[in-house]
Amino acid sequence: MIEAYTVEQIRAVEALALARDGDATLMRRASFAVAAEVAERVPAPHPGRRVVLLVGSGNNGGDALYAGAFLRGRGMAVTALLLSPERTHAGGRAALRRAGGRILTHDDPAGPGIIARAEVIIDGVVGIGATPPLRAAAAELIGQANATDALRVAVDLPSGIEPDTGQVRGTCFLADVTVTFGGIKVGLLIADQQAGTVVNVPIGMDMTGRPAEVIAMTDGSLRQVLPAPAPAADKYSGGLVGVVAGSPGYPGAAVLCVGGAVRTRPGMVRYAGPQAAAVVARWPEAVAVDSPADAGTVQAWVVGPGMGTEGQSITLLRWVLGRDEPVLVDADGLTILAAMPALLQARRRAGQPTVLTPHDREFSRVFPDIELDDRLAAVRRAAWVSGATVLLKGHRTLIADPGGQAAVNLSGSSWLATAGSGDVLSGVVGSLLAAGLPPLLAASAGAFLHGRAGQRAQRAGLFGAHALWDHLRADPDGIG
Ligand SMILES: NC(=O)C1=CN([C@@H]2O[C@H](COP(=O)(O)OP(=O)(O)OC[C@H]3O[C@@H](n4cnc5c(N)ncnc54)[C@H](O)[C@@H]3O)[C@@H](O)[C@H]2O)[C@@H](O)CC1
Ligand SMILES: Nc1ncnc2c1ncn2[C@@H]1O[C@H](COP(=O)(O)OP(=O)(O)O)[C@@H](O)[C@H]1O
Ligand SMILES: [K+]
Repeated sequence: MIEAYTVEQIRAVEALALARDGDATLMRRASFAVAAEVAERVPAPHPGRRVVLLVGSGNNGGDALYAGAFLRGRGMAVTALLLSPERTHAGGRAALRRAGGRILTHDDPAGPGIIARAEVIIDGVVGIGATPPLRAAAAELIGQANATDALRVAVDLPSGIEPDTGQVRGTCFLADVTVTFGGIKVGLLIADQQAGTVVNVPIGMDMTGRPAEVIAMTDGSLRQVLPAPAPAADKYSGGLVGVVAGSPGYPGAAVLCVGGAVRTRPGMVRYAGPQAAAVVARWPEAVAVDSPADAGTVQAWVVGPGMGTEGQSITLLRWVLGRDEPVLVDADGLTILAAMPALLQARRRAGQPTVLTPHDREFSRVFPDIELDDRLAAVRRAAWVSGATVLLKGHRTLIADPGGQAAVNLSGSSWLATAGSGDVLSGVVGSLLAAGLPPLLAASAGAFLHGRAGQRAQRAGLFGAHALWDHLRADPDGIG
């Protein structure tokens, strides 16, 4: 599991490390790690390689200057552009000067040409002391840096992202790699397009025992959380999931959703709705009936994909939401819920677990008072006010539960932005709920599996949500 922290948490642990090891030692470790990352990525020979440092007024700039001094020691040609010459880290500046680096101010007329010819650009404008958006001079330099083909390396964080939320307001350094210190900041997981590859270097800070602000699944952690079928398993012990989806207008949603569930876990899928014939034609292993009341026992329900939003659909949703088992509500089910919030409140009062899986538009329908500009805060708030676990779909799917735990999904690709892929996801997550995973884990593991399936389908050159079925690999050997 990847764990990410807030600036406040990082600062608390940093204070302990500072008290023990001292400022200079920590900064030496941090800047050495940046230099080592650059040296590893820049093809040999190193002497003469053109490195530019963008240096802000805090310790982040100090890190960049010391890293520049190390690289100068390998013979690289290092130029620092200082944003606030009078407030630049004095030790770092002296170290770079001693090493033979060139030091200019940000408005030096030679600056744009130097940036344009750089082979490596190191962003030391701001780190965890950032209050975005970037000031004009910093934004100007970073805009120039982003327009080059140089290797772009961010120190601690790409300047321009908000460290605790990943929000990007205005210009942001577009890093190929971010070397971060002590622990991964939440914003780095969310603003992945700006952060590039994230390399975490402990530099003597120990986050052990600190509760993560946000977690993220990895292939390894997924292997650990997926319940393996026991040798004595039978079709009932793997978890039975009930699917209420599809309508005469949307038969495909039922087939896609059942497919997601069938391909995620062994056990049994019980479909209940008007598309029983279509479902069984594609998934003969599913048991299909016309009404959920006839479906028999299940351990979790999925309700909503393509079910319609009027008449009989409302009755069906109401019936499912009255059940004690965990219920995942998606798509049309969410649209109905937006008009009938009391249904959700009743489940909350009864202590019945619910998972909601909206995309942005559905989210705004169900939670019209919650702005989506800070997506992490939005999904947390939605979970808090609804009492449900909320999975907010998107490029970076975010998940929060009512207890305050949050997760971000790191798998997937924009290949998944195709009609019906959300229907498959709801089947996947429903299947994991039925297998007994708690809602936050079921949603996180399901989003991760779905994302990996999308990546595999993309590699295979297959388009269409149904292609995900063949790439869903929830068996321990198939993960990764
Ligand atoms: N405390 C320490 O000893 C260590 C600090 N480290 C580095 O120090 C960083 C934190 O240093 P600081 O607390 O000095 O903070 P930063 O250097 O991250 O940022 C603060 C400075 O940036 C300026 N700034 C803030 N918002 C800005 C904006 N929107 N546009 C332009 N300038 C802006 C502020 O005026 C301030 O001078 C970490 O991210 C890390 O890189 C590491 O060297 C490890 C050890
Ligand atoms: N740009 C993207 N990058 C990664 N994943 C994406 C992107 N756009 C959409 N997705 C994923 O694709 C799925 C789309 O779901 P949804 O919008 O509900 O589709 P539908 O309603 O057609 O089934 C979600 O899992 C979402 O996270
Ligand atoms: K930075």
